[in-house]
Amino acid sequence: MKIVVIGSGSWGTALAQTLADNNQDVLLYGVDQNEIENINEHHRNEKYFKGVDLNPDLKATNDIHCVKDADMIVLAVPTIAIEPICKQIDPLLEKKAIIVNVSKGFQPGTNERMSEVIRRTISKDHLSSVVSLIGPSHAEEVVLRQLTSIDAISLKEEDAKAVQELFSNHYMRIYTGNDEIGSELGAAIKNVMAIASGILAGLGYGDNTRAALITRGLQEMIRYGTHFGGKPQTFIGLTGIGDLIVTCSSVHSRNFQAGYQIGKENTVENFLKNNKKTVEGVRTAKIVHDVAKENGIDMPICEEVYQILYEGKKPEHCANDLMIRKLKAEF
Ligand SMILES: NC(=O)C1=CN([C@@H]2O[C@H](COP(=O)(O)OP(=O)(O)OC[C@H]3O[C@@H](n4cnc5c(N)ncnc54)[C@H](OP(=O)(O)O)[C@@H]3O)[C@@H](O)[C@H]2O)C=CC1
Ligand SMILES: O=C(CO)COP(=O)(O)O
Repeated sequence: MKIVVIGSGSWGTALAQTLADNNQDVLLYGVDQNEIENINEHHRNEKYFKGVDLNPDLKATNDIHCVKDADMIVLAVPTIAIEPICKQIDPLLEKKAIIVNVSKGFQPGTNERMSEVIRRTISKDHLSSVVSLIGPSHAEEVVLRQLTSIDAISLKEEDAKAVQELFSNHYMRIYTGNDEIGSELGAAIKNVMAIASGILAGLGYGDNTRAALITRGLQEMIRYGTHFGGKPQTFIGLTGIGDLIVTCSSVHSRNFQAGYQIGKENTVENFLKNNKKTVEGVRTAKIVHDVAKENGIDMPICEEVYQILYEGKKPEHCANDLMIRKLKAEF
């Protein structure tokens, strides 16, 4: 199988290295010439992984035509770049490929999930199926070959199995599944919860607060996800509680880091002015807020994150407002 990974950022590099570790025929495509040279000549991606030696078999290119005869294309770019990338590669493809989505979020404007964007933009003649490879996985740990388990989710079982076989090894264990809606919604919404978790940590709250946030955040993910057809069971799996735990409690998480800064400064102002990192939860918070309102889904934590990010509400007031809501039964 010829595999191309598009996006030489943190996740694309880590995933491409996993495939290189598995002796697969993999090529990493990126737009930054310095990054490509860094990988090809020094086996490093210093911008994302300072001092980490990559597998020397990993090769990179900035020629997008490399996708033309690929059997599998992994899209490792932020959600905002998925539609333009698909439109760029579709005319270049000469045969059907499995398109692997690893992004977590929604399409701005249409609110589509990433699998839906890919199916809309890649013509039927070029698409075997979409597989979402998602779950609890910080690139910083995968690149160091720390033990990691994630899901290959697809409506086409044989393609999910193909992805499972290609990526699995002694440090990466892939499970398969077919609940595309529940998995993609869980993996997207957990980024909003990670921002909330960071905010609470920045405000000075500790372990009790984080446990409450994760537990009640999961309830919101289940409420939202099942409303749109996701299976309840999916949310106690790797793309639900698994991804929620890893991002809400890790210093690697850019969503958590963003929240931490906002909580520490008790304002969103500096973060919005200066942030250059991929923090998917910011756009997701607005989409989830708007869609939940339209559909009458109760999402109190997401609502407060939206208020902080988009309405300038003070983080300390949000934490307080969540606590003094009308008391009720847990379930
Ligand atoms: N990092 C992680 O641990 C994980 C990330 N994810 C998800 O993966 C997705 C990608 O994130 P991640 O790799 O972390 O982000 P990064 O910011 O680390 O890297 C994104 C990469 O995409 C490139 N890129 C952006 N737009 C384009 C484009 N139009 N064409 C080609 N390349 C482009 C960027 O290039 P440049 O910088 O030159 O603009 C950069 O190299 C996100 O949705 C994230 O939620 C999922 C699981 C784990
Ligand atoms: O999705 C991730 C880990 O599973 C990465 O999280 P961040 O985007 O917050 O860094």
